[in-house]
Amino acid sequence: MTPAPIAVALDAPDLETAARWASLVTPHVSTVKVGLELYLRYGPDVIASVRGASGVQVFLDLKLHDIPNTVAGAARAVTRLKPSILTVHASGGSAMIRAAVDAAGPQTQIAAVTVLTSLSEADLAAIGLEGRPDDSVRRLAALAVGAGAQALVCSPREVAAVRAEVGPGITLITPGVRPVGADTQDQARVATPEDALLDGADLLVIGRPITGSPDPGAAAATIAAALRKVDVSRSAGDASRAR
Ligand SMILES: O=c1ccn([C@@H]2O[C@H](COP(=O)(O)O)[C@@H](O)[C@H]2O)c(=O)[nH]1
Repeated sequence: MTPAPIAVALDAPDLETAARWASLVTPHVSTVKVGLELYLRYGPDVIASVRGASGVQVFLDLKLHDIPNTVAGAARAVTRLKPSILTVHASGGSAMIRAAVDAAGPQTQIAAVTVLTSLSEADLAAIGLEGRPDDSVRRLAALAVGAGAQALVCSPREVAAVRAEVGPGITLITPGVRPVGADTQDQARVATPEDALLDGADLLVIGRPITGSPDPGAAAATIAAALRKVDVSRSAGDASRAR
């Protein structure tokens, strides 16, 4: 069975737990995601540990954000680990995103994080970004794609608008995914896995709803099975879908 387009966020306190989660979920999902917690604690070795023998794709979510020369150096340093995806913050600007794209090897897609899914409209206003989150997300998405980003991170609430803005061919990645009834925790802009897929997401980032389960393998299998039932011909990219 083809693994579901899910990146499981391995936000674990230790390497053993992360490797165990990875081995439990990899039969069901395409990707595992290593973030700051694990990478800062264990460094590059963590990639081989979670990749294991399965050959699952590894998404390195470091959200680089610095001057272009520094981001280029960091991207060069980590792309030797061959992550399939590496994140930078879109708000770092065009030159920074371009520097990351140029420095990354051909096997690594640079994904630009538009607006963190933990931020609400009120949070955005407090940092000077007035208006609906969609407006900031679409503006940053267009800027990042113009600078060469091959992938974008946004919430599932904006994914249809982002697809309309950037067209096909750009990988859209959505954290902030919660099955019906699941606790939203610190996520502000959320939607269900089914809606994220229907609205045009290519890869769903899901962490605690899977890793917080007593059986992460079963939780991943349940979400993967639900996604297989989604009729993607009704997706946002399909003009025949009533919206
Ligand atoms: O805007 C963003 C960008 C990245 N993330 C990361 O995704 C996961 C989400 O984990 P959950 O447990 O499903 O909330 C986490 O690793 C974040 O660092 C994000 O949430 N939002």
